[in-house]
Amino acid sequence: MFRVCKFAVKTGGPGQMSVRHYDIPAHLTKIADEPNPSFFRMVEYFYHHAVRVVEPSLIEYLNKHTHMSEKKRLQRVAGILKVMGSCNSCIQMEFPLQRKGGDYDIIQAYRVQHSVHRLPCKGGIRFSDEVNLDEVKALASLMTFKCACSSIPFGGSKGGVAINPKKFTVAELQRITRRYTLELAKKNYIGAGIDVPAPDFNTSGREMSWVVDTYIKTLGYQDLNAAACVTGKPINGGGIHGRVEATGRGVFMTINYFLHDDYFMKLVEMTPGFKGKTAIVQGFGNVGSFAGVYLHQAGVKIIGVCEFEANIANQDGINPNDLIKYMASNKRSAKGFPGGQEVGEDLLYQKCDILVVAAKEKVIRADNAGKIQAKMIAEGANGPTVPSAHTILLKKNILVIPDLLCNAGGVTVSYFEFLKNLNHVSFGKLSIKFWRDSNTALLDSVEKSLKNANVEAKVSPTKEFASMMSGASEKHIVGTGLEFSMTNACSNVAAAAKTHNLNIDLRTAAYITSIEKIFVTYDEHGLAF
Ligand SMILES: NC(=O)C1=CN([C@@H]2O[C@H](COP(=O)(O)OP(=O)(O)OC[C@H]3O[C@@H](n4cnc5c(N)ncnc54)[C@H](O)[C@@H]3O)[C@@H](O)[C@H]2O)C=CC1
Ligand SMILES: O=C(O)CCC(=O)C(=O)O
Repeated sequence: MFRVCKFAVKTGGPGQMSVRHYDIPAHLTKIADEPNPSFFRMVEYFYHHAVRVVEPSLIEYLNKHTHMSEKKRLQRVAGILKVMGSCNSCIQMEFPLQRKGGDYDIIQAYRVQHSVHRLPCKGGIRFSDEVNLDEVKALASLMTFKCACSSIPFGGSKGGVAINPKKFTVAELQRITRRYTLELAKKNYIGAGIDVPAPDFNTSGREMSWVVDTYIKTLGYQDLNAAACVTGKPINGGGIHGRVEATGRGVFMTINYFLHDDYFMKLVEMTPGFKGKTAIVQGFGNVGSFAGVYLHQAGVKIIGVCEFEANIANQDGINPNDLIKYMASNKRSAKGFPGGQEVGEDLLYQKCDILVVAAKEKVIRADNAGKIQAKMIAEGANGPTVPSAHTILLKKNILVIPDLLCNAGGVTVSYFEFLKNLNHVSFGKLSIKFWRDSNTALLDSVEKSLKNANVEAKVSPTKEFASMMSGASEKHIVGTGLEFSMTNACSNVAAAAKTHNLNIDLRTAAYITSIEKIFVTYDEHGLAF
């Protein structure tokens, strides 16, 4: 759809020729070197950095509007890029919570809708005492670019509640979640066609159950599609098989893709394939633990896990399944895990092939990026690398699979759950009997045909065919759908990196693929009334 414009775009009136260069907005120019930039400014910076590369081809794309003057076309490109980079709306709320002991706390919470070019908006809810408006805006904008990068037809949003859940009882957490949902509903910030939350840092199916229940019992009680107001729900409450592991599984799929891509492996001087590879995982929660499980299954040795309360190392390999069980029985702490030795924070900088960062934002900065010895970094977390560190990692020739591509598995399977809720039936359910009967009839038919040709044989299905005779199960459809989507997104990003001569800069390439798609939507739909 987009051709790469190899030449600087010439502008100006007849006879005047001036060369255009896209300027990164003035308020962002220092972000490239800031040791600890604002998270939202960071995402803005990466966006504008990619716009610098892709703007000429966007201008050329609009040449199809032959009815417009060149000036109007340039204004339209600039307008779309401004809208795409800005946050549509935010709500900030404060509400009281009566604590177990009788005292009152005021809880601060947020929801940000970054882009409404497609509806509903989509993005998780985070519980953390570090939550603030800047963080939620950054996470919402990442959702916009993430959904577009994987061709998931949602706008981008995110929510956050500024609490440390470890300091609240389960009953208190339930009251906070329900009140937060009620505030979202009152302000029209939740609903199947409006904005659909999901789990994120420190939230899971449990909180999503409280969200859907509160919504259905209040504003959504007459809405047939009310269950689609949130995803990441437990199966019994309308969830889908595979959402819990989806983000970590998607992280694994992106590693799998690039580890088998000869072009990129050659650039970073790695031998293709999983054989003999080692990995270190930072953050062993939902995303990191499942990424670890799939890497382990593929034969990668997990030689380190960096966690909040303990860093665990084992050169012979940590079994991620054992660590998951251990942490579940040890108040989510890795401390005391018998399958490895507790070591210092320097574990993050030890030699390994793959570093999975799956904890939180801004963990790779200019002051520590130089120490990283991994050859490949998979950004399971949102925003783990600040711009100054991004440049250092490129110079060190480390292949970084950027967040908006790497951790898109979660929202992809959330999309499948959303569709399941709108369909009011699970995938494959209606056709199970038909496929079983029809495949049984096929086997009978082959057996009868052989008999008619005087060949006595019992035709029975192979083990593989037997497992597929009833058609695809929901689990199968989710797994293959996720793989198709992640592989497609990786191949689009890889192609953009090559087309725009970006070498190993997959982050800029990923933003470019997103910008191009969102640009077309704005161009087709219009951007202002
Ligand atoms: N849950 C999901 O589906 C998705 C999550 N993400 C992102 O992945 C990251 C992790 O999210 P989840 O796994 O859902 O959260 P989680 O709450 O399940 O796990 C986070 C883990 O990181 C650990 N951790 C926190 N700070 C740490 C630090 N400084 N060093 C080492 N470990 C630390 C925690 O102890 C916890 O075990 C976040 O950035 C989130 O936004 C991205 C896409 C989807
Ligand atoms: O599953 C979803 O809808 C969103 C997950 C999320 O918050 C994220 O990808 O950062």
